[in-house]
Amino acid sequence: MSGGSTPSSRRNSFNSLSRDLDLPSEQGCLSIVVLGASGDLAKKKTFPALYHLFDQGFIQSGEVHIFGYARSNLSDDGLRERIRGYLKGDPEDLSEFLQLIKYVSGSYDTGEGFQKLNKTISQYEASNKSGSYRRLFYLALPPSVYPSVCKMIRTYCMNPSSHPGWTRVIVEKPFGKDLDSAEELSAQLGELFEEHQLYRIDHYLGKELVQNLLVLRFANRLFLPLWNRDNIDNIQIVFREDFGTEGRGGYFDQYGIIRDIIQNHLLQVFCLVAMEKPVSLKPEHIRDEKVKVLQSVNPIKPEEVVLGQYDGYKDDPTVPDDSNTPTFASVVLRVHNERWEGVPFILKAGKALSSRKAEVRVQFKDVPGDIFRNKRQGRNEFVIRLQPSEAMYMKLTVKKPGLEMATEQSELDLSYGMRYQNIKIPEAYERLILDTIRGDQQHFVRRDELKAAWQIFTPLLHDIDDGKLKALPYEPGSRGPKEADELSARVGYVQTHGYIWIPPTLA
Ligand SMILES: NC(=O)C1=CN([C@@H]2O[C@H](COP(=O)(O)OP(=O)(O)OC[C@H]3O[C@@H](n4cnc5c(N)ncnc54)[C@H](OP(=O)(O)O)[C@@H]3O)[C@@H](O)[C@H]2O)C=CC1
Ligand SMILES: O=C1O[C@H](COP(=O)(O)O)[C@@H](O)[C@H](O)[C@H]1O
Repeated sequence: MSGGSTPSSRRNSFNSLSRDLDLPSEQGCLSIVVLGASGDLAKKKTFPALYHLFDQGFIQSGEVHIFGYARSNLSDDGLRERIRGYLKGDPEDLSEFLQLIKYVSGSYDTGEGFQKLNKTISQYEASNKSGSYRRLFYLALPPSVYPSVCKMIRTYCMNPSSHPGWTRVIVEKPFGKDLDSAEELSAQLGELFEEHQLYRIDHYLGKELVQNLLVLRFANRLFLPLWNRDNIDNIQIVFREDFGTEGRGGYFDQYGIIRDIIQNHLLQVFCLVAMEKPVSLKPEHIRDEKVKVLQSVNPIKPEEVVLGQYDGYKDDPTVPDDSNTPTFASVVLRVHNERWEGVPFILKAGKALSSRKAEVRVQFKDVPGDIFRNKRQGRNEFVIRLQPSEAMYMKLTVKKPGLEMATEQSELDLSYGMRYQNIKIPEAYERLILDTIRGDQQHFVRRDELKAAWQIFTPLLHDIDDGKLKALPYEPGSRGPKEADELSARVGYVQTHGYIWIPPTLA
């Protein structure tokens, strides 16, 4: 086993966290069902995350069994072979993990396959007589089949009410395409499951530095008085990818970058940056604050939006020749409340750009009564880099070392690669699956949160779909349309010129 601590010490820390949040510490049978087991998400993310949990002792042989379900005609070994190449670790551990996996084949809309699945799960449960029976269904499937699959789970595969335990369902985005379709999907799932059984996953909420945002903001006295319109000039939340839609053009074209990244991943980060302090760390308290800040966002102004589409995007045969789908967008959100009135939040995302990164950049106002002519150096910025190479750094003006009284911009740097050298940062999916097993919904999207998120973006999305807003062309490998940088400058962002520093972790 890797990871430095033993499985039982890991389990203890897991249980102590559960106690803090009043979550019951549970033992007994755990059945994890991956629906869509033959697909891309399952083999690249879901099974590797399960393997890491197994490898660290969070899920254990004798207690957990994993079931893959899909339409393809595969044997148990066939599925194991498909996923083996995506798992890295000690060969003995790997074989032990793979032996936990069983495959059941069936369709997504008829009862036969799900009856077979239920029978297989029940046989395993019957052989394990202690504790509760817990059933976790992970829908690694296209959203079009969520309603029918959920209906089948509800009809054939629930943990029988005569047994202690639970049934929980993890659903992947996209949760709808606009407010109406999201509400329709929510209503369909809401008829089948209670909100506490549904886990809407947004994998950005499982990233280390996204999880750190609450701690940073509310456990540090330093930030409390600064985090507001009196001190902060603007905040950017940026996602950049240095590759295009590559083979996913057909899917992507129906969604575009706002639905793919901004309405969910960046908006979740926005919530954690902008929300008020929750009453406690209880999931409902945190999610209440997220909903409140989302509801305080003003309607988006079309003049505060820049859309782009990279040249060559339409060469993909699955993308229509007249597509107006944005592969880049910069959108300014304005929050109408006491803390943030007048502070622009620039949410920017793009594919096929010059670099890959995701970050939050908090830019502070200029120093009043400045005697050092700081403006030439640049403003204070606090940057939280989510990826790659997790880091937080604060850009400060300092005295340039030497005899002269000259100033320059430097940094207080917390690069995780240097500070936490022997610590492996867990994958987002790993944490989120573990949270689901623990029954902690803090890092999952609640139904009213989803609704508030769609309310913000639906009018803009409809304008784009109707061709009222056009995507500007940009060169692949560039920064996106120059109009996006002009928009940032117009709403107040001041770029620091000449500050370049390559820390050892990035060299
Ligand atoms: N711990 C660490 O890893 C640290 C690393 N550094 C490194 O030092 C260097 C400078 O840091 P930093 O200033 O924070 O980061 P960058 O130079 O990457 O970006 C600074 C800001 O300028 C914007 N920008 C870049 N080019 C333009 C342009 N042509 N027009 C308008 N805006 C532009 C960026 O926007 P956009 O987001 O859209 O690109 C970003 O908001 C970086 O390489 C950084 O990685 C510095 C401190 C600590
Ligand atoms: O949800 C999605 O996220 C990925 C980017 O995830 P990351 O963890 O690598 O930042 C993106 O490529 C994809 O288009 C989108 O659907």
